[in-house]
Amino acid sequence: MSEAAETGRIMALGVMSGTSLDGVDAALVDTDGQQIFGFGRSAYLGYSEAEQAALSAALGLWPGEDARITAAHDVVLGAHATLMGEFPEAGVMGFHGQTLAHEPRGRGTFQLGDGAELARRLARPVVWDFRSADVAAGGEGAPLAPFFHHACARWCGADAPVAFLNMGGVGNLTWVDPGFEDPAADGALLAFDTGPANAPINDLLLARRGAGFDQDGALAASGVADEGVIAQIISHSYFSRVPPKSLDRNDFGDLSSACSHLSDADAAATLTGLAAEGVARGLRHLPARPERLLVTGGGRRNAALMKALDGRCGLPVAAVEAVGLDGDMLEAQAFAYLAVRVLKGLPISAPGTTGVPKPQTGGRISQPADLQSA
Ligand SMILES: Nc1ncnc2c1ncn2[C@@H]1O[C@H](COP(=O)(O)OP(=O)(O)OP(=O)(O)O)[C@@H](O)[C@H]1O
Ligand SMILES: CC(=O)N[C@H]1[C@@H]2OC[C@@H](O2)[C@@H](O)[C@@H]1O[C@H](C)C(=O)O
Repeated sequence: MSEAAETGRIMALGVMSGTSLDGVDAALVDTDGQQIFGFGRSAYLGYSEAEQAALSAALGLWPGEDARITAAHDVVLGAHATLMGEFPEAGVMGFHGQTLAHEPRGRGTFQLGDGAELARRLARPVVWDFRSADVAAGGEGAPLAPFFHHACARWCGADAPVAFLNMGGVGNLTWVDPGFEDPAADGALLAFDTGPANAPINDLLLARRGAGFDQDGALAASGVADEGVIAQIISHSYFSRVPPKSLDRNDFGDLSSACSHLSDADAAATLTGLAAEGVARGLRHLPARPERLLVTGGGRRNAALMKALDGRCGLPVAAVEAVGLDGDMLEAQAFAYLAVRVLKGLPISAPGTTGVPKPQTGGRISQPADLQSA
């Protein structure tokens, strides 16, 4: 028997299509669902403009509501099948899908993408539908990366609490006490969505400049944030609400319209400042002030956003590369790690991460034969 089989180690693939709608990330992690033994290769497949438009048109829709869902599903399945097909060495594939709607206290949470179909096409076990069980049990269904952040903190040898900040379309913050061996233990983690991050900046750039995003934060850096606009948006009760808590991409509506009186540069600076101010407010909810913020996600490449975080949070801010992690792939890696936890029946969320009443298992496992034998 191989060492991997004896120890329960699996080379798992995680695949994530985030709220920015820019493309799909895929990354391999060598793990037993508890410890990280190493990281494997990764890949990215960007959506074309037409594909992004199809996904965007389906945002906010629920299953079965509209033909736009079918069009978006074709995009999601096509891109994922192509990218996942590049990883034949994966023992299991964790497939997040594309979140179209998220309303944990209402209609639930909807990640588009049929994992059973992908298992059949790729001839690999696919773990998917990670969020539904948590929501059904009374949790927020998000964020789910925190259990992986806990493993990352231990992997990089942290001996004091650390905070991971993901600046994707939406922001999310995880406070980790690496002294706990079990991420599901009371006090090991506190996590929540901080507020809008890149999504409104992207929406603004698209509307005003026809560009996908504010490259390196250059436009924001040339403007001045309107503190009145930021104060007005940040007065929303979401920011003072005690976590856990989560957001849908467009929960704050069209934020670029709040900046309609501002120049392109000042509007970009304002939405960038807002993303950072949401994080600053979020820090007030943490059990203790972390030593520094380790930033992951595309937003860490936005120099204006990093500067705004530095200025508004009063903490040293560094990209996760500072501790040897890959900030482009952390979320994809998270779903590789979580897929192995699902296979092993281990919890993937806890009261401190989603507000679920007790540590919660989740995810659906589809074997390649499931559809063939049906
Ligand atoms: N060089 C850069 N300069 C400025 N912004 C950037 C840069 N690179 C990426 N970004 C921003 O990061 C976004 C992508 O981030 P990421 O891939 O982390 O988001 P996501 O995973 O889709 O979102 P979420 O984490 O909310 O699901 C882009 O849409 C863009 O706004
Ligand atoms: C419902 C949903 O898809 N939420 C995403 C989104 O993007 C960032 C933030 O909002 C986070 O809560 C979550 O993604 C990451 C991967 C998570 O679950 O940890």
